[in-house]
Amino acid sequence: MQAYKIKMRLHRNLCFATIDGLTLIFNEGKYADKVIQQLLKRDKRWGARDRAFVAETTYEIVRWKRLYSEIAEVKEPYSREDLWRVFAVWATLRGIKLPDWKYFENTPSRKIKGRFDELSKIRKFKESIPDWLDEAGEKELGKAVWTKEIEALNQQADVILRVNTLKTTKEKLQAELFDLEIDTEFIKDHPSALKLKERANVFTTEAFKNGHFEVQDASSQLVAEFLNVEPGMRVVDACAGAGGKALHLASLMENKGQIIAMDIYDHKLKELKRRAKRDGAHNIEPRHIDSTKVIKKLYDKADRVLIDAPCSGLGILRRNPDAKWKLQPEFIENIKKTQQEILQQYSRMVKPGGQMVYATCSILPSENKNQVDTFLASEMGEVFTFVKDKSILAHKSGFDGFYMALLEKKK
Ligand SMILES: C[S@@+](CC[C@H](N)C(=O)[O-])C[C@H]1O[C@@H](n2cnc3c(N)ncnc32)[C@H](O)[C@@H]1O
Repeated sequence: MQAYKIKMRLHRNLCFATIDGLTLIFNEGKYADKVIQQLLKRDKRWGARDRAFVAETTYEIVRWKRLYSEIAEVKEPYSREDLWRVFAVWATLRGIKLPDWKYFENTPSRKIKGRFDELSKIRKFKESIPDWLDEAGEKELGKAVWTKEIEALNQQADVILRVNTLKTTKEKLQAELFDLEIDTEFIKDHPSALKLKERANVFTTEAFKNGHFEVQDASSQLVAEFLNVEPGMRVVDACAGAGGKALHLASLMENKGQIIAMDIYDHKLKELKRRAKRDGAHNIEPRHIDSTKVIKKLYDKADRVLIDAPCSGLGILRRNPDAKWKLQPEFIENIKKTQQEILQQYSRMVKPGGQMVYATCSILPSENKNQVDTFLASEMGEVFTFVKDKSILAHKSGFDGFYMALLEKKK
């Protein structure tokens, strides 16, 4: 977190919207992305800059909640007055001139900067994270790596697109977006990725509506590729959710073969169906896991199985900063049990000679390599061999933190 100067005038109704949003997120436990979506519908006259101000300021204050609250000397549950004080800290550290509104009367600008310098010497304040997370991160990754990693996870993420090769090419999409004044660049070793040089709302473009791309982080784009799929194969995406990876698999398989996309939540699969239609992905078959029968029916039947496991999501904090406050250590302990159960059960769908990828968007070894090691040492894991894995850290890659391991079932 850097204090830097920018020229910006604060507009009253935009600041009000931000404070309203923060009240819902901090005091009522609402999800930041949902709250922001609602806020942006508030005033039809708002232009792109106004909307960007509300969205980005809300996310920034959510990201730096602990640091700003310490500086402002306020505690939860926040009163409206407290939130204005937090807002004043945000504005002061950004070098924004505070208007003479009553909410900003007696804002101690010098003291704010002094407190910022002082608190920045202590990692859990500087990086604005709960004590337990700071301890867990250091314990798992070691002091030097965790210090760099949490700093990287607090940066705003770039917008990355995955070109849908079922409908277009990377070069054509780049040209299509360039015509709309959206400038992009290729990313080395990420064959389907385009990175936006400046943030823009890509969801309103015809290219998006026509399914020419999906928004998907560069690290996430490596997962489907790790599975070595080929057109014509039978592939199970066992934790498909709304289908980010399943849609990528369909592209890599050129719409040939079968992708069985499963999840325990049917509403996510419905969203997947909608996206598949837009993307022209015809070989995805959603299957709701409503009993263990759904899995058992596929024992020894799949050429490839993807387990994109539920996880802490610590690798994607950049785009989901309120997870810092919503996540609890007990949740991580429970999700680790689920991860191992899923590995034990779903690996049975791989046919002899077939392959499986276990992936998470976590940076914690206990959710990643340790899970794979535990699996390989178990009775079920005996029939698998470890082929390779990849741990992606945000401070090294510049993209989300991810893990993926490729295992092969013996013939
Ligand atoms: C990391 S997310 C998947 C993201 C998705 N693959 C994508 O690329 O967009 C993990 C998914 O696992 C699902 N899940 C949780 N427990 C599960 C279980 N026991 N079996 C199958 N899916 C499960 C969650 O609903 C969630 O959608």
